[in-house]
Amino acid sequence: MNLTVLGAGAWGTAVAASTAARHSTLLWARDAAQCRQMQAARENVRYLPGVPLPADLALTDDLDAAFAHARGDGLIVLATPMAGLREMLQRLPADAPGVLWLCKGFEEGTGLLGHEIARAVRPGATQVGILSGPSFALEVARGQPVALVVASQDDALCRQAVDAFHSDAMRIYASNDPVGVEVGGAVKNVMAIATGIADGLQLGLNARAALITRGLAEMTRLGLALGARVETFMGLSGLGDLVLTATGDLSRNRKVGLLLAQGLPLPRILQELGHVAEGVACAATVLKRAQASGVDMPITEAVVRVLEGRLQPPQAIQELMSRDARREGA
Ligand SMILES: NC(=O)C1=CN([C@@H]2O[C@H](COP(=O)(O)OP(=O)(O)OC[C@H]3O[C@@H](n4cnc5c(N)ncnc54)[C@H](O)[C@@H]3O)[C@@H](O)[C@H]2O)C=CC1
Ligand SMILES: O=C(CO)COP(=O)(O)O
Repeated sequence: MNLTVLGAGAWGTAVAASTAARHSTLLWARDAAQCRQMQAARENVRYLPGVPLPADLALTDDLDAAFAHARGDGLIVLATPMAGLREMLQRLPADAPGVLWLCKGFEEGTGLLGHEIARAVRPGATQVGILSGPSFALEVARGQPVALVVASQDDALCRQAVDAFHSDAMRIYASNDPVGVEVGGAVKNVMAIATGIADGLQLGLNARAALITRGLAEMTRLGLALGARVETFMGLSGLGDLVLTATGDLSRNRKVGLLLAQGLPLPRILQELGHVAEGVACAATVLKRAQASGVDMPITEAVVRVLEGRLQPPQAIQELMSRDARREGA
């Protein structure tokens, strides 16, 4: 199968590297200079340093050539941050084959999830879906084991994703609950910021477990309000990705929380990070969508106020701890 991966950040590069030995894979970088650098060094020095690119991975900065590579029965993988998803969907040719996106979040401004953007931009297109789950780019690029979930209403697309990605190092599970998979992927980033803050303040392992568990409850409440199925939140894109991102020090969102706890200003944190942190981009949007659906998300609300500089990290924890007692599950 011919695979085209659009977006040469850490994750797009890792995913493209993981399929290159089995499928003809072309990775598109929007920045011509970065593309030349990767071709010369056979390494993505800017976004995934220290990992040699497989010899059979092809690189281009020509978008038409990237589309042509997947024409027919290929697969296009959109690997930009959420902020770039709409534009990439708009640029797809009318005869695009199956399309999967990898970004995790709600779109700023519209508050839409990926599948909702796809429905708006390409009405009637059925061969669309998301590939998500607990997966740090560096580990995937090194060929370490990982399990992911592909979610789409289109069973044929799910089968094609399994054909494309399932391998000795990567297990692919299929789901027909894109709402649940996308809500999990978006909200876990906000919870990773919260857990980073708690760990940065050295509040202990009990506090960390409490945040993860109550974060899962928030994520599930929002997902159910938006039409997801409860069991999806017990799966790879829910609990799985929440645990990974909230506890794994490779997470950029967790790192944001750790540095906020140290008192660093957000602009400086983002500058030092050098990568996208989707939880920062979408926390306020998650909260707005929750409020519009009548869903209570106190941890998300605390994260939003800290990110906006309206609350200091220690006060955020204090406020969460001083909430009234309630029944678990409520
Ligand atoms: N890095 C990881 O371990 C994983 C990342 N993801 C998700 O994949 C998405 C991409 O993440 P990374 O590759 O890690 O980010 P990154 O920060 O490493 O790279 C972002 C890439 O997107 C490009 N880009 C930035 N803004 C853009 C825009 N508006 N339009 C088009 N291109 C744009 C940049 O030039 C860069 O090539 C995010 O939504 C992230 O949550 C999902 C799973 C794992
Ligand atoms: O989505 C991810 C792991 O599944 C990556 O998380 P970060 O964006 O926080 O690094």
